[in-house]
Amino acid sequence: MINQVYRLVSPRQFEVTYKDRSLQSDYIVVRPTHLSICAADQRYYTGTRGKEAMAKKLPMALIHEGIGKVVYDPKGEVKVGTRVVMVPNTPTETDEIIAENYLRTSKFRSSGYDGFMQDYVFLNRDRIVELPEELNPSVLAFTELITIAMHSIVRFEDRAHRRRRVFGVWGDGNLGYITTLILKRRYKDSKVIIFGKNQYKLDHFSFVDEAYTIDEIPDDLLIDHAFEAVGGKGSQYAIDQMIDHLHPEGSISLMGVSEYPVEVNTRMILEKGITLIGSSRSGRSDFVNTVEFMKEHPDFVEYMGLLVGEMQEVRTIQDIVEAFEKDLTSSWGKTVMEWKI
Ligand SMILES: NC(=O)C1=CN([C@@H]2O[C@H](COP(=O)(O)OP(=O)(O)OC[C@H]3O[C@@H](n4cnc5c(N)ncnc54)[C@H](OP(=O)(O)O)[C@@H]3O)[C@@H](O)[C@H]2O)C=CC1
Ligand SMILES: O=C(CO)[C@H](O)[C@H](O)COP(=O)(O)O
Ligand SMILES: [Zn+2]
Repeated sequence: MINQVYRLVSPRQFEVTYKDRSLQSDYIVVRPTHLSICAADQRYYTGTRGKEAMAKKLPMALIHEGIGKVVYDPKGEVKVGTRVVMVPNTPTETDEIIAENYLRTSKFRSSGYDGFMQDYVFLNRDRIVELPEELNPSVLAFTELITIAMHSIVRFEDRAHRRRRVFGVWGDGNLGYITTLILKRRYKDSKVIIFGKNQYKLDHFSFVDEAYTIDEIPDDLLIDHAFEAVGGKGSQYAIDQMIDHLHPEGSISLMGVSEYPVEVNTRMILEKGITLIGSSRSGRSDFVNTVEFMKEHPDFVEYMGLLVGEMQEVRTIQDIVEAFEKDLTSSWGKTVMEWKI
């Protein structure tokens, strides 16, 4: 069959390519229904990802957050029409210590390999996770972003000390919202504090114990562990504040991506004995955990509904451009594309 793949060829420019795909293979075929735009896709779309990476990775289909319906399973094990979330990381080996998303041989969609902006996505059997029918598809579209927070929290649980009385999350955007809500649900007796730049964004965090704009943090406020969900140059300022407000031997979980290296006050990290935990992307087990978590906490999915910012029906390449442009000017939440192309 001929599959149409919608690739970014240069900043703000998409082109369709036609790929001949055989159904005589082991791949499960998924028709995407709802796709969501990540900050990483925007760095490629706008060309801010850096000249070298742009030259190396384009042309490439963007998008690594998405759900769809199974249209073909060569083994007939998954029913046609089953709603699934697609796992963008594709490992080519296994390792008993290193997780699939940290193996240098793994391929990650929309970062050097074609993402989900295609008519049909061909996936290995273990790269789909079945979703409950009753949950809001616009929220499910960004399940992958929820797995990022979930993965980071799982790593934190393995690596940080066990006193978990007060958590601080920096970043009043999508990832900050998701991380604070998961922490609130997982640690019912702990205090969760959000630190952000904008009061109007902080107003969305109705479920937290405390919220501060970053220029109004009380000097004597102390936390046990911090999560960074800022990225860019802002993460430098956030990490500085985390170091100031952490109790000794606390941890900092880093999630925000910065295009350029940021300065870190290593002297105070040493003096306070702080553990830095970096975390990037996610793997199948994070998707399974996240789907289970959403089934167990229907109110979590309801709160996630507040993160659905723009919705864009996509039938043409121009609609894709509109979705990305809308996303750039949107001040809150995720942009979801209803994939009808
Ligand atoms: N590790 C991983 O695998 C992944 C990482 N990411 C990365 O996480 C980061 C956040 O993503 P996302 O939530 O979608 O982006 P958002 O832009 O929605 O969130 C970032 C938020 O942080 C706010 N901010 C800026 N500076 C500070 C500061 N010093 N302290 C507190 N808040 C601050 C921003 O405000 P304002 O807009 O006003 O500047 C914005 O509201 C990005 O870098 C993204 O690439 C995303 C997915 C996966
Ligand atoms: O968003 C992400 C995962 O959800 C990662 O930040 C993204 O994969 C980073 O990739 P790149 O190196 O291409 O910017
Ligand atoms: Zn992403």
